Amino acid sequence: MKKYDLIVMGGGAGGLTVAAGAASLGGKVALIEKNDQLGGDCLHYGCVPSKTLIEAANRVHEARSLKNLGLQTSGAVDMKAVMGLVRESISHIQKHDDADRFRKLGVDVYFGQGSFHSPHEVRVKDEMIYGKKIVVATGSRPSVPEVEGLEECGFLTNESIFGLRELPQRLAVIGGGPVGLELAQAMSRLGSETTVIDRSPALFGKEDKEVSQSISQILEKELTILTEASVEKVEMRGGKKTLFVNREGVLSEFPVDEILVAAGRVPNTGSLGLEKAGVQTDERGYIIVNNRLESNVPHIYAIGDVNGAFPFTHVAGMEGKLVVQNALLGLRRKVSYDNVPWVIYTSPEVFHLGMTEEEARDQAKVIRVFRVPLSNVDRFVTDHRTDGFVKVITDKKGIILGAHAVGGHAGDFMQEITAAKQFNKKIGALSNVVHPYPSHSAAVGQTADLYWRETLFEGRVQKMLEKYVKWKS
Ligand SMILES: Cc1cc2nc3c(=O)[nH]c(=O)nc-3n(C[C@H](O)[C@H](O)[C@H](O)COP(=O)(O)OP(=O)(O)OC[C@H]3O[C@@H](n4cnc5c(N)ncnc54)[C@H](O)[C@@H]3O)c2cc1C
Ligand SMILES: NC(=O)c1ccc[n+]([C@@H]2O[C@H](COP(=O)([O-])OP(=O)(O)OC[C@H]3O[C@@H](n4cnc5c(N)ncnc54)[C@H](O)[C@@H]3O)[C@@H](O)[C@H]2O)c1
Repeated sequence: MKKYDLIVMGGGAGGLTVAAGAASLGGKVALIEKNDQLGGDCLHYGCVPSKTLIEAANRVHEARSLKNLGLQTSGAVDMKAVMGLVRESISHIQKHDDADRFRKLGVDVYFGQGSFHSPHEVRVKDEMIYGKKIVVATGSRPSVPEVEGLEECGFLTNESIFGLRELPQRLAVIGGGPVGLELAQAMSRLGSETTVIDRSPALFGKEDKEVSQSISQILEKELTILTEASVEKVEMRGGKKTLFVNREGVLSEFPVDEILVAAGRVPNTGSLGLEKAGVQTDERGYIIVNNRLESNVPHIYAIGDVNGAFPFTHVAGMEGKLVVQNALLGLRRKVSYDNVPWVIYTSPEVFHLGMTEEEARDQAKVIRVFRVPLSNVDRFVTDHRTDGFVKVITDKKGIILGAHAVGGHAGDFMQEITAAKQFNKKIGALSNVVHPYPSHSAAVGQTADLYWRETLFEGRVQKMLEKYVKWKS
């Protein structure tokens, strides 16, 4: 039996980070991937294809609005061409995740489903391998709600939508989380008449309330959004997939050409044989880990979507780096999600870092909220894209507790606040950072300026300043 310092189960964002990091440090590493290519969900069915689809859809949307500038555009979108772009993005990035690259780093790559035989032994196909330490990074898959007739009528998920060859004229999206909304808006901009059905009372439930209200209102201009709605059953009627949607006890029919299920995720743990290793999961199947990312069996770690903490690619990567240090170097580093931002790539984008205003009010005695609407920021005015705002929440001394934005490019221009928070800089420090004029990032500078305006020009400090200036002149 081959023996390894580290076995990594799952060749996605998290697993690849661990395999590359551990091999670079000289560890003997095995990487097991169930599919026939490395890269995981993000590359094949998630971030990469969805962002290409979003970009294509935004370009189509822009082109259609050129009539404001006197140009007419016409014609339907060629879905085959759009999906060609999607495939190009995947194959370009796939090169970084090529199995040979990992083999050159010294990693033994096994293709096949891995499952535990004992706490240190993993079976892949007919081979058994031994790992001193084992990292589970097997990700998650779409959760499909039990709805009468859904299976029979057929539906898409993020695993099949990027294989579409034709644009559905009418599309229903079950689930209005990040997956559902990003894809719903993209499909709508490409030309599908799109309805989003979500059972919760409001969309963007994890966002700051003001953010969720603002972005929901913006999206409602492009999409039909039904909240507190549930799909009771689906039937084929006159060649259409007809959804029966219950809203406050009233049943309405929605005939569509396609259904996208985006109703959350379930972890890929069912076929791992975790019971043979004694690894515990929660009631939803996620592997329970401590803050060093160890499961209840200390030499077995779980990172990425499979531990259910923060299902994002950048978090899987961050956790992967930490696990390399803990598993291979014997450190006892603890994971912290305090400075982890996320971005929802709707148009406009939504940026989230740290506490929402509501969370901050619950936890801190005194908070300060600094808010700048994008209509006050010259670059957004010149772009004619003034929808949205920046909001920074601090404690009374200006220590950043949370930062949020709705706006074009928010995922990029807000990132300097992540850096400030990570390096323990107060909001006021960002006021001293010079922002080029006219840039989108000036929105951050202007929000930080509010801190000094309030601090210097309100109350006791202002009176002292006035006295000082009188005395000097
Ligand atoms: C449509 C969509 C868009 C998204 N967009 C973003 C985004 O813009 N930004 C962002 O940060 N996140 C995004 N995400 C989330 C992101 O894709 C995941 O958080 C990320 O892929 C998690 O990485 P992972 O390594 O945990 O799992 P994965 O990347 O899914 O990798 C897990 C791997 O394990 C393999 N595997 C499973 N079982 C076994 C087994 N028994 N043996 C061996 N291998 C196995 C799988 O085949 C897979 O390759 C998106 C997700 C979706 C669905
Ligand atoms: N830009 C990004 O970083 C990005 C993009 C996409 C996904 N992701 C990650 O993937 C994760 C999963 O996203 P998701 O959107 O699949 O899941 P989610 O859990 O965030 O949202 C699922 C939505 O579906 C609704 N829902 C569930 N069952 C339903 C039903 N039977 N009928 C109607 N509505 C139902 C829920 O109320 C919820 O609003 C996210 O938490 C995020 O971390 C990130």
